[in-house]
Amino acid sequence: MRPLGDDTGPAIEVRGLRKLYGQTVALHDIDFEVSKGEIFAVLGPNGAGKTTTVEILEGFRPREGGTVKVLGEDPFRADEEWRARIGVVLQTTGEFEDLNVREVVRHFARYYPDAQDPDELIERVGLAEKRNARASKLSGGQQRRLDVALGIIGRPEVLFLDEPTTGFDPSSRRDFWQLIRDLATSGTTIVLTTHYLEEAEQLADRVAVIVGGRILDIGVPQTLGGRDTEATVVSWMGPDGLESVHTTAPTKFAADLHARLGGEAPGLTVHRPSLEDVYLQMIGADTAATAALASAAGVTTEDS
Ligand SMILES: Nc1ncnc2c1ncn2[C@@H]1O[C@H](COP(=O)(O)OP(=O)(O)OP(=O)(O)O)[C@@H](O)[C@H]1O
Repeated sequence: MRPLGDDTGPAIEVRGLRKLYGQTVALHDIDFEVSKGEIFAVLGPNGAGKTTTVEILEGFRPREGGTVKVLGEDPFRADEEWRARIGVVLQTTGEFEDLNVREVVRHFARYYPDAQDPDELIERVGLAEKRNARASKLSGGQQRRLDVALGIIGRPEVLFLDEPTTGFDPSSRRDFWQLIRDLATSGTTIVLTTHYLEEAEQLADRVAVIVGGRILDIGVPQTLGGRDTEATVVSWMGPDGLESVHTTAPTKFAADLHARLGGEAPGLTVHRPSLEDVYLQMIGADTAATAALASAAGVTTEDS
């Protein structure tokens, strides 16, 4: 039985978290919460502070300021019992000498009081055909699957995944997403860092964007950065080439266009900003490229 303690609030609470590496401020007093059973994605460019944040939550790194609670406890001071409730999949793959997949999974299962059945778990992460292969001989994507198996073997209440699908082929990535969704449905809280915007969009209930150790925005992927209210681009082939208009009322615009042209607009597309569009805008890398593309495509605004 777990002690009750103050473990009734959110799965993760972070207030004023500050991290220094020497003189460098890696995290500037960041705040966020993750609810139980939520899938929370942390996005940001290289060096933004994602891994640092996750490693502090995992209890692997000390901090210089703020309060951090994971399942009601300070991860840096937490005991073995707390650790058994946490699953971790790091960026680097573990080294398992000459053991095969089954031996590795069985070995790790012994550390947990209520471990999953090793053979079922191997099946679940899609490694059944490789159960007798040496762990060191797996492909990159297969090794990540083994890492994920080891991360979830103890039935963690909170699972941390640092760039979990790097090296996965598209079909393995989709299988993995389903595995993560199933875990969340069964009540596991999941925190993942990723560079794949599609992954965040497909999986996350909420996304935090970190840049330079600061959180720029936190929200559901569908509305992040004002995505739902940003203008839509309607494009079609006019007599002189591609025409594009930014509009906040694309349905009305398309209906008016239909009336104006007396029929179908050739090559009509309606483009709403993707998560990637708003993310790139947010981190500032997109500004020059967007201006150049817009000018090349002759984009005007509806009001201009
Ligand atoms: N052990 C360390 N010692 C000194 N500085 C570090 C250390 N680890 C990270 N940093 C610095 O802290 C900042 C945040 O790094 P972090 O690894 O958290 O970024 P990240 O968002 O995970 O990046 P990536 O997407 O490349 O994995 C960077 O400027 C990095 O150089």
